Amino acid sequence: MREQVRTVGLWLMTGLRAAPFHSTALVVMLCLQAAIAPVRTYGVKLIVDGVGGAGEGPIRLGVVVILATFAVAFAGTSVDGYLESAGADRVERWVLSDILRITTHIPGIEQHERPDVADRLSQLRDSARELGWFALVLFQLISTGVTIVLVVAMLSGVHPIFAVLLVLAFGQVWAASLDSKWMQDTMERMQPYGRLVRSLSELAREPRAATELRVFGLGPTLLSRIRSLSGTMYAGERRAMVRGLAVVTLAKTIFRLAYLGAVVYLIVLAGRGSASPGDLALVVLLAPQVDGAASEAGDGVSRVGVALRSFGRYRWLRDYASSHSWKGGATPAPDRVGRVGSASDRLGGATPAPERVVGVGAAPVRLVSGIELRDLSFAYPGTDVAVLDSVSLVIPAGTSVALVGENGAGKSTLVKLLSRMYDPTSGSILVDGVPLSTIDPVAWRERLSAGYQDFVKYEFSARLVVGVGDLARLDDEEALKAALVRGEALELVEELPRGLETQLGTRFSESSELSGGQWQRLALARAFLRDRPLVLLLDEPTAALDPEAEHALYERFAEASRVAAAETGGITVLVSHRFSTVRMADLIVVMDQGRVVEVGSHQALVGARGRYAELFEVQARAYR
Ligand SMILES: Nc1ncnc2c1ncn2[C@@H]1O[C@H](COP(=O)(O)OP(=O)(O)OP(=O)(O)O)[C@@H](O)[C@H]1O
Repeated sequence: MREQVRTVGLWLMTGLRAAPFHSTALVVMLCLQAAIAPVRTYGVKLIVDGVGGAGEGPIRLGVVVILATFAVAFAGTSVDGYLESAGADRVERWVLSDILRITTHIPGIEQHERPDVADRLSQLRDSARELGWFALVLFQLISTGVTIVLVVAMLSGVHPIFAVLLVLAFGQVWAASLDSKWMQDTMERMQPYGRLVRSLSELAREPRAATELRVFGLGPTLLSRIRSLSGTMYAGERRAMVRGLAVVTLAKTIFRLAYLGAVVYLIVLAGRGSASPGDLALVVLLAPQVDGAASEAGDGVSRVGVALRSFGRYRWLRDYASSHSWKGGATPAPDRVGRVGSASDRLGGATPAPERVVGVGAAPVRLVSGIELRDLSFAYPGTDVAVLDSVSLVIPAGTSVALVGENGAGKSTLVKLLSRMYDPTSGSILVDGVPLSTIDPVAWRERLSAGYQDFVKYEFSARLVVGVGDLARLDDEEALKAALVRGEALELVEELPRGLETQLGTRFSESSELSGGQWQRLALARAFLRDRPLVLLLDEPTAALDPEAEHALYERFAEASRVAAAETGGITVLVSHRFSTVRMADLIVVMDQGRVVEVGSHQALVGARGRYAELFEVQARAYR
């Protein structure tokens, strides 16, 4: 119950914060309109009683009452539609941008990698429009409630037996809420099918998949899979719909029969002279209103049920974000200072500084002793497989480290932990002896830079594609040029029609598309833009480059990293399957099934004739 109250609280607060004027005006209009039908009927009763001998007073009052209801109805029809849709638009936009704000401010990436979390997030995004109708749904229900209470109070004045109808009206409402619950449960159960259908449909539209789909002749298979999954989804939904319809129809039938019985009883009373002609007119005119209001209340309750679920998810996301905010930990050490990245509005608006995680330590400005992994184990959330198992390793300040090992050995996972996308399940990462878990993740990431194999192809101008590596240096021509040179991308940018200002990608008519390797060079330049990062993470960042470019890149990079290492004690962590590159690293770490099996320099490891020597020999043989 407490949970429901919190959800309703969030619902009301969101509506009032996102659209205060529209919400309030709509409430007033809906409450006034709720009273129209019963009040107008009462006006008719006054006129009928007046004509029946009660005098002119009731007739005059009846006319005034009826005219007033017409005035309210006219005002309502003129502004209601606008208030509803403008208010809903505002709430929808508010909620969608809040969802984005919350998800991008969660420091870790668990929410992007767990399917159950992804499901909830997509349900929430899909229902943002429903959340937008909050004022309408809630207050329509209130107004229908007002109508029912007024109508039943008037009927009870005629005869107390009509009060029974109130109970039966609740029966209708209960049936509608059951119907809604069954439908919502079914839709939640069908969510994984929906996710699959969406992902397959996107695949069918995705330009990058077009060639492969044709080569393997996958189009018809994809289509039939989408059809069969959609069929399963719709069959489930249809079953829930039929069940709901049956129970709602039953409740409606009971209500209508009871109402009919009550009207017949009143006619009998009128025949005996125990009821006035006005009473009879009142009951006959109110009959459709009671029925309509009870059905409307049923619809309202089911829509409120849907909205409450949606707001429940919204509240869940807010709770999830605060439980994953990594707040708490050590107080900042006085000699450790963090740097706040400056904002830029080149992404289409002022960019706010990242939200600080309060109560945690700032990142160091230089490394003195280095990074130590102490008995570190890790399983991805929602799984119990140890992807990293009791890893202990010391990376001295100023060194370059290469992680090698077979597919699935845990190299990329270790890179994710170093950039604190996740915290270890047990054990710790110490930065100059300070646990990484006590350092503000935002400040820590400002001291990192990274290049990945599956880099993002930002469809921006070339300047921005590189500049997002450090927005503060977006207009620093020298820094951009140096990064382009280190990423082996200067020539490529100079050949673009508008140089750094060229729009890249395929989405715009003026844009230039690049090859995979060219995109990767820009991604590397992006990684090199940040000034003297403490940790540079390179996870197979040259997989799409030709060997000549790769070799030139690493030679230049090794030189630059030696200078940076001397200045800040910076560490470079490189993941690669190419041993010609790996051998340049000061320290090579061989991983196997989540464990570190060998550590040493290239010479030492080749001399030790262990796993590394074996892997190196296999690759070297292939080139002989
Ligand atoms: N998001 C995830 N959720 C659950 N398990 C994951 C996730 N990402 C990776 N894994 C699992 O963790 C293990 C290690 O994966 P990881 O990507 O770290 O290996 P890797 O050594 O980088 O491999 P490769 O050389 O192929 O890139 C694999 O068994 C993989 O299935």
